[in-house]
Amino acid sequence: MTALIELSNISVQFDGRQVLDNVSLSINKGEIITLIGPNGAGKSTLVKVLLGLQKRYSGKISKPKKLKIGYVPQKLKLNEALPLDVSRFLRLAGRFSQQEIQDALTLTGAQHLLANDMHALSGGETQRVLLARALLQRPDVLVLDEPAQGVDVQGQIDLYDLIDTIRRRFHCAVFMVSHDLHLVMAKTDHVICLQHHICCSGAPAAIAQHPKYIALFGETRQETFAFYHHQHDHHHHDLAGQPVKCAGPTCSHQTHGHQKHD
Ligand SMILES: Nc1ncnc2c1ncn2[C@@H]1O[C@H](COP(=O)(O)OP(=O)(O)OP(=O)(O)O)[C@@H](O)[C@H]1O
Repeated sequence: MTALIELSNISVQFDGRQVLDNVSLSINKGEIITLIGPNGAGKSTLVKVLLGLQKRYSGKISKPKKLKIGYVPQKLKLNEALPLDVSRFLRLAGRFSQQEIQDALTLTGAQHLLANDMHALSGGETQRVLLARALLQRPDVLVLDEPAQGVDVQGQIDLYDLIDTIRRRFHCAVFMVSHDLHLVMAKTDHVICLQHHICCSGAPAAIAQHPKYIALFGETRQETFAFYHHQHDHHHHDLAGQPVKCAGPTCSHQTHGHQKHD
């Protein structure tokens, strides 16, 4: 695999407190990496280091100068007093044509939101608009900080499906932060478990059984995985998250490698 970004021995201290301790990882082309860890583990700080927003750190970051990183933040801070529709919000991100904006929204299943008020979007709708904004930049690496926060279970499954589809379509790498492994598991190639330092990392099925993961999060309940598989036994989703009928060889492609996790 081709490494797009390599972090070597990244350490960050705040007020003498070690928030990141010698963290090393690489992000490879076409790979989905999920960073999990409890509250305060340093996940957002690591994302900020990756994005160049956290300047004070020790260690080394290697990446090509022209590497494009698309970022979907954990929270969107908007001025409530200013009216802002989705179309205008996306145009603020750069010089994009209306067609490009419509295409990006269509990709993320949010085309019907074009004229909607940004302040009135649901959690899931906001995430789709933010994903569209990130995709407008044609990123090599898509970084998502807790994309499923405030989204219901079916919405989360659909969102992770969408992220997987985007990865396949754009051949970009995805680096996302999650609080837990349950629903994200089937859509992840590699899991990194962070508690200031990397406790363990590897394939999701192996991490779910790793003693250090279990010490932090407890046993992953089998019924959670059963729920996920049950949902996907019946139908697949299009980019808008709508169930679609599926048959033939393309259908098996859309199972996204579930067999790896059984
Ligand atoms: N700029 C800052 N100055 C001082 N302390 C900070 C700063 N940013 C983060 N911290 C502290 O560093 C620790 C890690 O924060 P961080 O936001 O990276 O954790 P996290 O794993 O993303 O947590 P959560 O899951 O709650 O979002 C926390 O104790 C936080 O209070």
